Amino acid sequence: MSDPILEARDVHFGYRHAAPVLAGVSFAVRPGRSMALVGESGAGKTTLLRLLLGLARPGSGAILFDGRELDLRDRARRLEFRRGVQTVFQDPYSSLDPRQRVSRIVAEPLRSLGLGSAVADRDTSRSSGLGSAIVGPDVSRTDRQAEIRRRVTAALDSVGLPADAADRYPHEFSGGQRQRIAIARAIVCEPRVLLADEPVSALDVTTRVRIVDLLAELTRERGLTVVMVSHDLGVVATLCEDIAVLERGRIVERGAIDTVLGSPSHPYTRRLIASAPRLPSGRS
Ligand SMILES: Nc1ncnc2c1ncn2[C@@H]1O[C@H](COP(=O)(O)OP(=O)(O)OP(=O)(O)O)[C@@H](O)[C@H]1O
Repeated sequence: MSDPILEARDVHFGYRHAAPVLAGVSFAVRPGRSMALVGESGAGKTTLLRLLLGLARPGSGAILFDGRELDLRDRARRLEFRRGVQTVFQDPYSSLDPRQRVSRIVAEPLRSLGLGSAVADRDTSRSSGLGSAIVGPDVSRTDRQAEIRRRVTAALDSVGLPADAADRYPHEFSGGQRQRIAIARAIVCEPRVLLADEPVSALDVTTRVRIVDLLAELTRERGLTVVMVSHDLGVVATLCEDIAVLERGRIVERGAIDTVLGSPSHPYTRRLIASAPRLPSGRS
């Protein structure tokens, strides 16, 4: 079995002057296997995602990326992590800067990672939909911009948006289209892991299905690993192979999603399933 790409080891965490939020959380996410984090409101799912992203540090225990403890103070490690792990958030209305054109928004990870060093050398060892041009440090600014443009167009195409979307602003798009833009931004630098916090819960039901289908297709085609927080057991059953059930900061059950949702062993999981709007019908 391959080594975990992301791991939580006995993680404890509490916000300042508040009760503990996470108590002894452990799990491992293996490459290409997607995991859902589920639990009632306040269980600690978003907090856990923040720790996995390095936005907060565990009080004790550790988060590991590629087998090493996450340490974003080191610039090289930070770049490596940002290149490997991208995010999609719940609200496509607030997660996109309204003053920037879509081209700029989607290109942001390429720019912040420094296209030409971090991104290009990896392209030599991968063949993907985003092409394989090598852009070294001595490549001209014009060539760099052309390369960024090319990657942005390819990412927009991957999420089903036309190339001319690049020249428009977020307010010109529907909620579902905005979430596609957010997903294009997340995949433009070809990450290995996507951390998604309720990525479809702000969308209407029809749009939700389309975005779930898109995420499923992208994970399949790119071998992406997804760690997803969701209230919707139908969504997680469609997208994820594994599940961890969080109750008041503790994982009470985890395992293969079909097993956990098919025959839950913990009363809390049974309650979650019973309170779901409809039972998941299995993976499609
Ligand atoms: N910045 C903060 N400061 C203090 N307490 C916080 C902060 N953020 C979250 N909490 C508390 O931590 C606990 C877990 O919150 P968290 O947002 O991680 O839960 P969640 O499972 O994601 O909930 P939801 O599904 O409603 O988003 C809650 O009791 C919440 O009130």
